[in-house]
Amino acid sequence: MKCRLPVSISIIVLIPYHQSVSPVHNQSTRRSIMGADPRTALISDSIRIIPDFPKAGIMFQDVTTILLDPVAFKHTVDMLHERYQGTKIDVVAGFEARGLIFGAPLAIALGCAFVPLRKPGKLPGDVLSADYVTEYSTDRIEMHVGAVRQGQRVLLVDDLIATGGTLRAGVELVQKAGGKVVEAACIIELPELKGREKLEGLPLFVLVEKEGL
Ligand SMILES: O=P(O)(O)OC[C@H]1O[C@H](OP(=O)(O)OP(=O)(O)O)[C@H](O)[C@@H]1O
Ligand SMILES: Nc1ncnc2[nH]cnc12
Repeated sequence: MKCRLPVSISIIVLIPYHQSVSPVHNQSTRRSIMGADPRTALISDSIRIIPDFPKAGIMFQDVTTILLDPVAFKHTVDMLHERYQGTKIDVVAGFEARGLIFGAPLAIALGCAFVPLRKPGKLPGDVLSADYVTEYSTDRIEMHVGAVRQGQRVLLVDDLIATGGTLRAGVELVQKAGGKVVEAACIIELPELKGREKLEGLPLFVLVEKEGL
């Protein structure tokens, strides 16, 4: 059964720049939008921010601290599952490295295939590839030939959208394979970097927005 997705909703959870830097977790300096799902507060608070990693000027959003809290990790996967259950998704495709962590349990919950999109030279079979530029690197992403088949409906999953270069390259890969990207889902959006614009109208679902610069 095909169901239409609701209009993409971003739940805005902002952390003031100077208060978001914490050696462990961000404490409750964020402002939640009225009516937002309370789980997003825990998820947002459990993201650690490391300034000047991997380069000076980058406020690195570290999702490994979500994984240290099983409740926050579960909320993250549950909220994505709730968004897509009832939608026809054949494949969840997750980006190396951090999109693999959230994409794989989501695919299990949805009962669909999981396809890893990997950095160059990591996949052993024949690959399709696409080049892209991120906030701090130039890279290539690869997918096994045959992993996505003609006409399949694909959900792209990553931890974060910054410039949108990575997700755009994922769309290119899926299209090369003859699949259709239904939506992209990320835990975090850095809206200042305007990554959404690079997606050219592809729906994007995010759980939290952060100030990234
Ligand atoms: O929207 P963009 O500007 O393309 O940036 C987003 C991408 O950057 C990060 O990955 P990174 O390239 O650091 O790879 P890693 O997860 O392997 O560290 C992040 O996990 C996204 O995949
Ligand atoms: N600020 C950031 N934090 C974590 N991952 C990123 N990928 C691109 N920009 C990033």
